[in-house]
Amino acid sequence: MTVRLGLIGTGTVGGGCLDILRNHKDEFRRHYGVDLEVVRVCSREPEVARSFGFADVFTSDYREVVTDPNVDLVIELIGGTTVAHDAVCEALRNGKAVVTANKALMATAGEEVFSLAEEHGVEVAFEASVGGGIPIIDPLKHSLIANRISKVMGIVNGTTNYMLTRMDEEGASYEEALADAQARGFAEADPSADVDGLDAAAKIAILSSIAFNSRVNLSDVHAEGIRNITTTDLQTARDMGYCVKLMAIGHRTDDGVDVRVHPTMIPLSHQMAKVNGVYNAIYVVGDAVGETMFFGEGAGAGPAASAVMGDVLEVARHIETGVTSFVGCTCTDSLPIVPMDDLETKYYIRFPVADRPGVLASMAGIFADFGVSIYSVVQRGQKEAGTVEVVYVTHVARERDIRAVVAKIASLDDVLHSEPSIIRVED
Ligand SMILES: NC(=O)C1=CN([C@@H]2O[C@H](COP(=O)(O)OP(=O)(O)OC[C@H]3O[C@@H](n4cnc5c(N)ncnc54)[C@H](OP(=O)(O)O)[C@@H]3O)[C@@H](O)[C@H]2O)C=CC1
Ligand SMILES: N[C@@H](CC=O)C(=O)O
Repeated sequence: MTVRLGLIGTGTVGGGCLDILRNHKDEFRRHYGVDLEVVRVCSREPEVARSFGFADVFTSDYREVVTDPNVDLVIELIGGTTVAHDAVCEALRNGKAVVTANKALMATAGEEVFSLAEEHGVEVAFEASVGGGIPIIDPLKHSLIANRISKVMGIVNGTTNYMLTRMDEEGASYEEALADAQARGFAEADPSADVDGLDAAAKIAILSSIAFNSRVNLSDVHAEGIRNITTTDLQTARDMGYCVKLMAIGHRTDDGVDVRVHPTMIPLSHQMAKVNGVYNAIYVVGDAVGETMFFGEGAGAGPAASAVMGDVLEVARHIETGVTSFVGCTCTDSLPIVPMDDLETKYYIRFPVADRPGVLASMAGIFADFGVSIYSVVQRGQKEAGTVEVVYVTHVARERDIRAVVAKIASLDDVLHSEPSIIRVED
């Protein structure tokens, strides 16, 4: 039996999938007994489809794919939550299995997608939505299911990890590092999703939902990105024995689920400090298994297409054999989301200020007013004539107090930027 595929989206990941199919189709048949045939290809432009020999089955209208009676399995690789949402939902309503790499969709409409799949008796698989080529969703849904998971956290955005590594190791500018990540196919169509932490937030929402059996949506995740991080921060952190990573953290506490994304200073000796470039790493703690770590390339055509095609083969095998190991929605509990304001940790805060007498004393007074105790103050060289960068590292403090301190200091006339860089410190 042949499983007939409808591919929607032939960009970085879609192109990677066509490449894998071209290279390994015969092996899929030989090794796994799965015969895959591409019967529809959709994109806005036909060039990629044409270059892979699919000009005759090309369409620019996704509806022609999701309503085609000859399509058994739809692969959605458009991205976003508008057209992709309609394509996925219509495919499921039409009784077609779906494989997607779309974290934005799964973190905002996961519940709807799962209930449609269940209603219509078809599978939906989304391994590529988190960690690029790293298998993490399947292990959480199968191999680790016997555990009560207490923590799932890591570096889950390849673009920002690549940018921070280039800025740190080569002194590349933020703009240069971002342009390079885009050219390599790591970034989202709108890279603000990457640099503002929303891509990582969607991924940790998906991981937390599965790990804690409780629905976490994108809007539940406190997300901060790397826009305010400069080479000064990276160098200052390094001088203190730390590096800066955009960490995504999901933590089951006595109060519920603490789930957040923000730049984080971690000691250079920490395992996560060695995860550089486009690599991602995800650390999972379970009561039986203990600590586990998953590592690999988190973005790019090959790694993402590897995860997509792994799903395609697995789902196709189920379609062929009628035997399925499909685990649908597992969000059976409703744990509360712990407010970000309740976080207690150490903070690194950098303010660019006018280099005038009395400024530092005023700032120190504000920290004291809110009961935030300062561990160290560092002044970095003059950025421009008459200005200085002041870096505070605090002892453990509460997020709500830090927010109050930052707002008050930002309102001082001598403080030159209303959005200082704030980095949580993990020891
Ligand atoms: N890039 C990566 O490293 C990874 C990406 N992902 C996810 O995979 C998905 C795809 O990402 P990626 O391949 O990078 O994205 P690209 O922007 O490279 O590709 C998107 C594709 O979708 C097509 N498309 C967009 N809108 C429409 C539409 N309305 N109708 C038909 N086709 C449309 C585009 O067509 P055209 O080119 O003609 O405009 C293009 O072929 C996203 O969900 C992303 O988050 C997941 C893991 C890694
Ligand atoms: N833009 C994403 C792509 C993979 O999910 C990233 O950089 O990680």
